[in-house]
Amino acid sequence: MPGVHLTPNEVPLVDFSAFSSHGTVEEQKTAAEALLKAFRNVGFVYLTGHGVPEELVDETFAWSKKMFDLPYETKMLAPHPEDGAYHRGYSGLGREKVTQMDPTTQKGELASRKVPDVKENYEIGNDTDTALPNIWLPDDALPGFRPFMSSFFNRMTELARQLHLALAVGLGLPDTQTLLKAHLLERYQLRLLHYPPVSIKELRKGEKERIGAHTDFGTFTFLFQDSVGGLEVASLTNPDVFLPVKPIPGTVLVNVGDMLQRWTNDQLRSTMHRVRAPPPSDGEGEVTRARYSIPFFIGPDPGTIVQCLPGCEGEGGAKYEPVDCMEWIMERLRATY
Ligand SMILES: O=C(O)CCC(=O)C(=O)O
Ligand SMILES: [Fe+2]
Repeated sequence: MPGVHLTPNEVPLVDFSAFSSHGTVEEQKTAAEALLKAFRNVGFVYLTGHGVPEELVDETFAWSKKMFDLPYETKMLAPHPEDGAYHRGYSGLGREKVTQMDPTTQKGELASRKVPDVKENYEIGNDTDTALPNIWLPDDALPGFRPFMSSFFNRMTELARQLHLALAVGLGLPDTQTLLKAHLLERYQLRLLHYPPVSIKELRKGEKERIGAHTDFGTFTFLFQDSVGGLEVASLTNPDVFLPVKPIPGTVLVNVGDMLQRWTNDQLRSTMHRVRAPPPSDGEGEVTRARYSIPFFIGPDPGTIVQCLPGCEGEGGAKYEPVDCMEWIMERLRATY
């Protein structure tokens, strides 16, 4: 935008309509470059023109709230299994502790967590995924929930295909299908998150977390957040400082995950992010409002070996050994339970 100076830390807005509704080659190139610039800097971008109708997103939030409003015993009819790597179904308050591991070595945790996250979550996979079948509530517990979520899952999968293409164009990959071919099974993950009201003071002091600082494990993540706020990303210039990523209606956030960072030899950044208290507001009480958010995680097909993409070698060559994506992702998931 003329006259607007963005620092590398700011999360820019990119119009994605060239990919969501068949723009010209030139329009696609412009959008892909803007996307890549954001991913090289802050690692996050707000997409406008993404083509997912706002009413559909509002409806998804409404279903999510209806589900979390059910009695605990009902939600526990679709319990998340003990094994953290089987990431499906419902996890109650305090069940999950998001941890951060060293993305370069896969060894151990960077920060061991003292406090569980104050959140409950429900994870949904692709209904075609026979390796990790979905764990649905019985139909009569919330009639209509399952077909709605399945169709939202499919709509987001379509957006993911468009983003794989945009990434290939932006990275100048010789084969624009390269990333698509590594995601043929589309075993993605739709996550419904509810953060109940919690003491603002405790959140600000870090005595409680909504979600602890972490990077996402996969290729990239779409994130819808409600109007409450509280999402923060680590600053590029000072990783100890976290900057707010405010909600912008009608947009979807996209952030780079660990696998894409490795694929691009660190050219694109899988940035640490967390959810704390929303920015102070006039007349705020002692507790925050409840927050709802909906991430949709994109990860490669099992067995995909992630290694430096052509053109990403840079001067120093490939920095990482090839890694099997599943080993990396399962290891990180297990560490959260
Ligand atoms: O609730 C949010 O906005 C962030 C969620 C998140 O970062 C995650 O689930 O990985
Ligand atoms: Fe995340």
